[in-house]
Amino acid sequence: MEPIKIALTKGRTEQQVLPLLEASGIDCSGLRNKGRKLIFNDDPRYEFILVKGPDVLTYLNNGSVQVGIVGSDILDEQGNSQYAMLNLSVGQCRFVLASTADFNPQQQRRKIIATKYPNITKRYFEGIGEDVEIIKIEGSVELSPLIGLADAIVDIVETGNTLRENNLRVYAKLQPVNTKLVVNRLALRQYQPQIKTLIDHLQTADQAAVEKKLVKERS
Ligand SMILES: Nc1ncnc2c1ncn2[C@@H]1O[C@H](COP(=O)(O)OP(=O)(O)OP(=O)(O)O)[C@@H](O)[C@H]1O
Ligand SMILES: O=P(O)(O)OC[C@H]1O[C@H](OP(=O)(O)OP(=O)(O)O)[C@H](O)[C@@H]1O
Repeated sequence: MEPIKIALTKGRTEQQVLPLLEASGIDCSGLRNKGRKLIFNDDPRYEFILVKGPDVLTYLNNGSVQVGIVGSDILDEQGNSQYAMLNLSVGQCRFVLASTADFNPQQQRRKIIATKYPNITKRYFEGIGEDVEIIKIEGSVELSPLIGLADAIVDIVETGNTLRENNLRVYAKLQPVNTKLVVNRLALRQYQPQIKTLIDHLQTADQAAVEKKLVKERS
């Protein structure tokens, strides 16, 4: 039988999902010691490809892969949340509106907002009936209000360390983020039993990891 192709987001998502894949009984030995390789088929049931987050949906929508593992930040930004089949407990963080201590959310002048996520930012400000100028940047977003590029930022916060260390504060909390498993609709029909098995095993592994963490926190 053909292996199910899974596009896994490189970086943080890959690091956090790897233990769950292993706990699901999937051989991830290649992914553990990957070097510069991008395709892994140590487990004959699955073929993993490592891609950038936004590209997960490109491969998935095109049918090149059947399954994707990606952050909800990217699904929300690309407007593709309808494909999500499983919520994982990893990759949890939140979008916030943040700026310097002297930022005035009621300022009269049209605000300039810097972000890696222009669509999420646009939707947020449209939702509160405010017209803003959005500047798309690719990283180190926290710099922009400090250097005078923007009045405020919309970005992801996890521990809050980056905001704290750059003397920024949160002015509004937007939607939460977590890692999701997404499936190509056509593939769902063609590979239903295999995809269901994958989802069941991952869900069980994720629940066990959550419980283990809770027990550790309580002790
Ligand atoms: N603290 C965090 N900051 C950003 N993303 C996080 C955080 N915690 C979990 N995530 C999740 O991990 C993904 C980001 O992973 P990563 O930081 O490796 O990539 P990136 O910063 O988007 O890409 P790159 O650094 O390669 O430009 C996000 O899509 C999000 O779902
Ligand atoms: O609340 P924290 O735990 O500090 O995490 C949040 C930071 O992590 C992300 O940046 P990333 O490390 O992906 O770097 P980037 O600036 O290159 O996007 C995000 O954009 C914040 O800057």
